[in-house]
Amino acid sequence: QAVKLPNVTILATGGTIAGTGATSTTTVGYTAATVGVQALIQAVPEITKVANVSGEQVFQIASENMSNEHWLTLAKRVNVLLSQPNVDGIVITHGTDTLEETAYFLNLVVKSRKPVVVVGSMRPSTALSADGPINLYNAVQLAGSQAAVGRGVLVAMNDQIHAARDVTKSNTTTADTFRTAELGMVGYLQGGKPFFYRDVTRKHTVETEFDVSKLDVLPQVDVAYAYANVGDVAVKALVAAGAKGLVHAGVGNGSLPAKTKPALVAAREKGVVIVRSARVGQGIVARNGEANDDQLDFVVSDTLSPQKARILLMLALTKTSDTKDIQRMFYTY
Ligand SMILES: NC(=O)C[C@H](N)C(=O)O
Repeated sequence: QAVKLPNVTILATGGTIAGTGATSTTTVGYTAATVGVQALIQAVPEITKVANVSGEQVFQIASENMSNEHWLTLAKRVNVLLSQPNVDGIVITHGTDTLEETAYFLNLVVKSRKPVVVVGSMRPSTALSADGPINLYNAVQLAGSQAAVGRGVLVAMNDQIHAARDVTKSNTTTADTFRTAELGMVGYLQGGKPFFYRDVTRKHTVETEFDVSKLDVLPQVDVAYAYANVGDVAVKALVAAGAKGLVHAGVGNGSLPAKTKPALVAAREKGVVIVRSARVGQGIVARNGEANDDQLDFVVSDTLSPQKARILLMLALTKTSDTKDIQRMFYTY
């Protein structure tokens, strides 16, 4: 008796996985986002043996150009597709530079338990040992698997499975760049099969309070980065440019340099929501640790990186501007 294959839709957005270089040894200085979704699928005929695959070209961009508007378009398409009984899972091909951000955004706004897998590559399709084909094969297997149901948005790269909330790109160019350093990846892909070992305990997808179905824009939220000798120029400029929320990528445990703090306090007094995060990359930013958040009416990012804190703050601001409620969200998602 023939086995029924899962139906997996591949949504292509560009990136290096769709990139081409001049020669087989061109691994930098290639052009991202040139190969179309049908060509991506045809390059991996093996996937048609493990899933009924269909492809849609949603965008064709390098992921450094990903925008809030792209995210809203993509999320709406994912939700429409997943509401159809004939779609079992979705793979999104994506550039790696902002892949973790798109994955976390979708993790908060996809309203389905069906698998959503984000995948990219570090070498263009024309390179020796291009990693795109095996990554795509693994991603399709994962998106079609029962084991991936209900786990939130997953990232499949380099034979590893990572949860969207905690994964980050950690190396500029190597194939093993995606890491969930201290908290740990959730599983492996081996022989085309997923093996899971852990779950993220933070809420995602169907358990979140966010709904983007009627949104065309997201509130403006920006990141101000801290370093020795930093002043208040960036914070003031971002507020003047209309930011409704600001993520401060502080040093250490989210510390606020004395020359920056007054501008953040003034921004909060004007109604801008301030989230204290850390540029460190690991660990919890302690509430009332390096700053008196209760008194300043600031929010802390918990363990979210500044770029992911920006995403949660944007979505939070679509629901409320109450900082207590926003702090609750940062401890929930
Ligand atoms: N490896 C990559 O995909 C990098 C590329 N700049 C992108 O993010 O689209």
